Amino acid sequence: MSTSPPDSLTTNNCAVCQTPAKLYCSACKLVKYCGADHQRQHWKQHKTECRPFRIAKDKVLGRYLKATRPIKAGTVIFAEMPIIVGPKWYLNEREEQVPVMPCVGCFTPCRMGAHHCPKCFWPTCSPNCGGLDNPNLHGLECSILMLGPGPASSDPRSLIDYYRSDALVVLKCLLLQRQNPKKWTELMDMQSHEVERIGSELHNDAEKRVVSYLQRNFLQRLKSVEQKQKETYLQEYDTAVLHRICGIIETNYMCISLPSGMELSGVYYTACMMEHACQPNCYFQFDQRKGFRISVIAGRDIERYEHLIIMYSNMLWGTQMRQEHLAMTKHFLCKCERCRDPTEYGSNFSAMLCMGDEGESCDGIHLPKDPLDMKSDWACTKCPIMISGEEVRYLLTQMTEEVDNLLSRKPTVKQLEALINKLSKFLHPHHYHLFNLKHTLIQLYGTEIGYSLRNLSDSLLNKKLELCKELYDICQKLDPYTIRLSIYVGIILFEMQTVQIELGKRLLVNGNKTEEQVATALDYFNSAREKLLKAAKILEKELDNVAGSKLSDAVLKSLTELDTLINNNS
Ligand SMILES: C[S@@+](CC[C@H](N)C(=O)[O-])C[C@H]1O[C@@H](n2cnc3c(N)ncnc32)[C@H](O)[C@@H]1O
Repeated sequence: MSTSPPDSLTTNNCAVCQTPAKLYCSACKLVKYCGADHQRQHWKQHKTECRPFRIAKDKVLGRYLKATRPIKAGTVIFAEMPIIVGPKWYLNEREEQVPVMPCVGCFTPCRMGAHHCPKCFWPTCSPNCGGLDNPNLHGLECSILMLGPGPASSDPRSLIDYYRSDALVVLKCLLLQRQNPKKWTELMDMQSHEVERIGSELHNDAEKRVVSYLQRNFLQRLKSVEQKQKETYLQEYDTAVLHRICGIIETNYMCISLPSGMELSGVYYTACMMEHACQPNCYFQFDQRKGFRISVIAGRDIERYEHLIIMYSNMLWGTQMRQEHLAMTKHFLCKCERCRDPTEYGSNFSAMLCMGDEGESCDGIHLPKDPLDMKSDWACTKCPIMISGEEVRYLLTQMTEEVDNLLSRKPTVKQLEALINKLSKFLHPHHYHLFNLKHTLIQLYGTEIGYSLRNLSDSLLNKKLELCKELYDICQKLDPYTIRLSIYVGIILFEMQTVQIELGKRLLVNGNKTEEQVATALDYFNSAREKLLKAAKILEKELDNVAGSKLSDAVLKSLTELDTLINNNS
């Protein structure tokens, strides 16, 4: 127990006898006691609530979580149930075009028009889906959806236009005021940035996509029913509250990837208080079987007083892209160590090559003079040449389009090599565009027809190995504890070991192999084994999603095959 005053305590009274108390639980600093006796007496109850962090507040960050004691890597810091879980908040272009959505009862992917809820006719996996009457699932919104006019026709476009699964998550939030007032109060207490959003692109998009859609199809009809029956079903459902909910979701939602490939959006009261930095110290997992309970886990050892940090953006974007994304969706300027460092922890992830003066190259690289200023000039590290922020932005926009275009349509080895060669004239070899392209290329060397491992020349095999090492080093710089890049690093390690096994096998094909050749082959195999063990460990935290569990299966299968190979040659 401690007597120094913590920053925030919920009450000043002893948790047992309610008399004024000065001592508090030194672990969580959230509960006070009049003395040691009452603390001991309270421990049986308090130990389940005693968390190694507290909620703190700051002018810039707003609320955030701060460790109250050291936390070991791998510790589950806390777990909590969601305020709401619903369909994905942002559908991508492809998802906008296909008549498939998560079943309103259980979130299994289902085709619109195949099966429907017998009451509201919204798409389900089957008319008997167990989630239809569950008040935490479809039971929440079914009676409101019943008021809707239904799709204009049964053609796919009309179905897609009417069954807006992304708007459903807002309706679910709205209905909490009736179904679960405690959760509604928690939701309304969350950061919404509603004022900053007014007039923004996201606000206009939410108006079209969600607010006017819900008003037009369901909420105006609800008003008529309420007026007719002289009864209030919902207290608040005007445009302002709908926009506020959109802001709360936008600012706080977490992406939940299901093994089926479906993505959902979840909002959690405490977990969503965690602040952002571009090198986080925590990660989280969701348990679908337990109602999408979230567990927040320490990704590395965390010291007392350190903030608990997650990452809201993409670790494999350059600083400008991350900054733009955070400013637009979360309304803040990230000033973390990575964002302030023009080299991004020495990775040169955004660096451009200096083109020199009149074609005369100086071997220098261009980095932003002030990475926190989007308009900053980019200076060369070796010569006095500068490029304006506008020029860099123009070049990168063109390149982003080209890279995204290629990667979205299953590129071939030849296409990837060609684009890498082209962009390498302008970008540092570790630039995020080249990282992305090379990461795809290492997976095709060894699998594409004509590029099977056995057919790769020694030089291509070694090129693949060098690329893997280069990408691994970049990941180590950006994410030294592999908190966010587990799948990327898992793939790199997996691809590396395929090369090492192949190199080892090539030494063994010769009928008259020497002892030295066998020993070298075994060195390759053992090194490959280390990579697989490392990958298996890293992927343990990704088993709740499709990509992670598939990759983990492949790693474990290779490990078994490799052990046989090693045994046969030892
Ligand atoms: C998911 S909420 C976090 C909880 C929020 N601070 C609150 O008080 O409810 C995200 C918001 O927190 C603030 N925030 C989070 N990380 C930040 C950071 N590194 N710098 C500045 N603001 C940050 C921003 O306002 C952001 O939109």
